[in-house]
Amino acid sequence: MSNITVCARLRPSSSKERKDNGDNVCMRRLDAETFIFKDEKEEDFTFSFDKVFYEESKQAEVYEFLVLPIVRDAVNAINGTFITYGQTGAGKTYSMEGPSILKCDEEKKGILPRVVDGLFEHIKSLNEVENYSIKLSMVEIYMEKVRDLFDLSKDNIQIKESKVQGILLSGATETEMNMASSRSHSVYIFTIQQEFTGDKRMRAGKLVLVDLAGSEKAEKTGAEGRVLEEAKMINKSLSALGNVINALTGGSGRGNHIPYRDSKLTRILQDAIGGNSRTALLCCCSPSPSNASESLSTLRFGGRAKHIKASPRVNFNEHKYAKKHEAFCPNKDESCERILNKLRERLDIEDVKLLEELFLLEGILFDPGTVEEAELGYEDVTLRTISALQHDVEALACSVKEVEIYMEKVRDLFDLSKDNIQIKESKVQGILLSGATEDRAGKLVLVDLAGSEKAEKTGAEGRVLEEAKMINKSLSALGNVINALTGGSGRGNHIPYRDSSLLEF
Ligand SMILES: Nc1ncnc2c1ncn2[C@@H]1O[C@H](COP(=O)(O)OP(=O)(O)OP(=O)(O)O)[C@@H](O)[C@H]1O
Repeated sequence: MSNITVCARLRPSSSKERKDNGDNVCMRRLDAETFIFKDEKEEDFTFSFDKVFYEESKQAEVYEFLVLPIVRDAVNAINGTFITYGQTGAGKTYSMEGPSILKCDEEKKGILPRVVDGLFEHIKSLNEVENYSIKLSMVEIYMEKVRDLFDLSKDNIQIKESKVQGILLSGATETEMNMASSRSHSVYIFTIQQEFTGDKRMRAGKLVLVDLAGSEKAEKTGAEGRVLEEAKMINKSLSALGNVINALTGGSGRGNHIPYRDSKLTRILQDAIGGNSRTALLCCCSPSPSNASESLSTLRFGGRAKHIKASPRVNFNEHKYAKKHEAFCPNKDESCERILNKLRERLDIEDVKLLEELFLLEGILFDPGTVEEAELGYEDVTLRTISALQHDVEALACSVKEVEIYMEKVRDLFDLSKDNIQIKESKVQGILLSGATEDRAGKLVLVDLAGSEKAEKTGAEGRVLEEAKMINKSLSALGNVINALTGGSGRGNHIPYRDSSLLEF
């Protein structure tokens, strides 16, 4: 069992705050973890966190203490979440993005760009990883709607849950690498997948960064109309987050029920807070006495969150990320069912039931209990099939097809029985050698040409003369193509690739 890491960050006073209050602030530093907070009624409260980042603290310190361990975990396939919480203007976005996400100096850059660097750095340091992918989705939750920040036309993304992938944002744009409104929650989801050398096992981790909307009370904003509606909606989802935290810390009195479904925010965070996740919370506060009541409620929120118990585990599920070929094998359920059937013949019914239960628990067998589950199961299989296809296409694009072109026939050197391979052209994959054996390597075609001596000079006869003529024919076709490519053919734009099998390939 491991606790959530909770820190407080007290930003420097703004020029307005300094003008209004001089040097007067509502916190008194005790040490690196503890400070005394003075509320509006001059009452003192002592707050202790895993660490307190005072006004002089650097962005790198926040990243290294709170986020770097989560980055390392995510690379090791343990889900992680980092959340910034606090009232408007408290420093959430400054911590998450830096003064500007687009352009900012190295020292001031925020958590988000540091996470991108950190993920690549860590993954590259793992020798045993052969292939990996890092994908990023960015969404905002505004008025209880999830909007894709990479594609603003997707303004009502559905949240789904899958046994294989956990919480999913259906259709959200993912990119291998916009500005959100401060009245919305911004959510950045990194998905890290790795394939190991040797046994080709796959594992995946998810890292979620959440820059929450301002936590100030709706009635205090003095807002009206739409702005008031926005503030109410933000408060509703933040109080849903509070309730989830309360329930996770055992304070809900509702047994084991954690009310993740009460808001879009908590639903997205379902597999990222508590449970199978490491969580870090940064409570951002203004040091100004004029914001004391909001700062107090932020610090209390952090104090409650400190008690969340999480039990992170590695997403190294033999079902989800087992050996590459198994992971994408849609027949796995069938195989398990066949084994169970055989066991039914030999074991008594209770033992088979226990095994069935074990298979379900381990996610080896899929239980289509409800229509929703069945749909998600179907979606899982579809997604796995799509990934398998993408994987195959990538492998195909990275293949060296070692072939011999003999007497204008293309022969597979890995499988000599394939002695007349057809050359095809696909819009997606370009030129293909239909059915040729593939061996994965680089994206490089090496051609070792046959000898270029003139047929008649070889003094050959019969079949050997035929061979020499054919070689000369394909070599002179190669010469013509080179000639045409360099503009010397006099036949306009036509490049005579089809004049020989060598060139078609
Ligand atoms: N640690 C810091 N050091 C220097 N400036 C800071 C720091 N934290 C915040 N600021 C500045 O304070 C101002 C408000 O910060 P920021 O925009 O991050 O607030 P926020 O909590 O994200 O507000 P909102 O909820 O409206 O998005 C910005 O001008 C920011 O540059």
